[in-house]
Amino acid sequence: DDPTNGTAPTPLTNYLDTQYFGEISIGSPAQMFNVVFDTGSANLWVPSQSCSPFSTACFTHNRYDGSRSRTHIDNGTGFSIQYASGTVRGFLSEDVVVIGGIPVVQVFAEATALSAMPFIFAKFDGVLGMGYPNVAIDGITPVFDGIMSQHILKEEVFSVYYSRDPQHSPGGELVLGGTDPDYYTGTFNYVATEEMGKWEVTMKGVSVGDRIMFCVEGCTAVIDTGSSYITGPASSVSELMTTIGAQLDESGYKVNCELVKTLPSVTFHLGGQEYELSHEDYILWQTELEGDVCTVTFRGLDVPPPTGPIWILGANFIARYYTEFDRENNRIGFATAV
Ligand SMILES: COCCCC[C@@](O)(c1ccccc1-c1ccccc1)[C@@H]1CCCN(C(=O)[C@H]2C[C@@H](N)[C@@H](O)C2)C1
Repeated sequence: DDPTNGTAPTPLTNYLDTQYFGEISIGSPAQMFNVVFDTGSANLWVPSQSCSPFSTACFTHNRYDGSRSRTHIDNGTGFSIQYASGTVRGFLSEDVVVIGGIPVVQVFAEATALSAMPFIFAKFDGVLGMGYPNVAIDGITPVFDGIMSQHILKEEVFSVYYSRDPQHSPGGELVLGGTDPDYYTGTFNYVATEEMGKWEVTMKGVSVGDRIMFCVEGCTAVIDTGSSYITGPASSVSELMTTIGAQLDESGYKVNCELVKTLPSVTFHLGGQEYELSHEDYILWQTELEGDVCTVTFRGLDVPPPTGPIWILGANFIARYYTEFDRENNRIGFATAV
């Protein structure tokens, strides 16, 4: 019988509130990798032993060596995935992946070329997509679908807790098969996923203070565990930043740390609920040598139609609202994180 009653927790590391990742193993004997569990994509890739020595980003991370795994199965099909920023190229392999103690025979990509930007800044090795199968490149069955087909989970859901300060331990937790009451209070409010096969919902508006300023006619919100920030259409975010008196510099929007406590809340209307983020939730306060730097964790990002225009609610939103991704009922649940 299953000691974890059909749920499988994986502790996550929180790097500076901007990168959250957890450990999986691939192969026999186990080769360990840190991966981002990303609801915005649906493929698994890790750096390959055969990556080119010129790919710095590959060389500075853990690499999978198929020749050292007795359960490795050759595939060799070419693979390439394009992110909003950064490209990963390689080839497919198959092996036993263990996530939260659950083994699953999985087709994944061995990355032989990783764009230096942004992967040289990655504290993790690879990405494990938690998206729906129809988002998966090459029609590869995603890891979570492989686990669901084993019928060992109490519920066909997974939940994500992201801590809000890097010193907190654990930095977060992914639970396969259920939720972890240690990390939320109150009840869940659910929103149906808008388009079958994507972790996105209809949003009914974005308010600053008590004024609905954006998405007034309704828009799409992607709930994305693989995004550090909240992104919105560039024009909307620019107007929002002007309203709160933030300036854009080369590394994002900044505000004067003295003014942070006077900043208005930003509220996202999802389902029948209003999800408020206060300045504590959306300002990243970093104490540097030359003084404190206060970064607004919003970014402008114009996603072209038909996908866009969209808002992407990332780690800073999830850190405030514990999130359950429900594949059984095609819905997303939010509860107040502790
Ligand atoms: C919460 O932890 C998030 C992990 C960090 C994500 C990220 O901040 C990052 C930082 C440093 C190095 C690499 C990557 C990174 C890059 C690509 C994939 C995964 C991680 C990404 C930076 C670029 C924009 N962005 C996405 O498009 C992301 C959006 C998401 N859906 C992915 O598909 C790509 C987030």
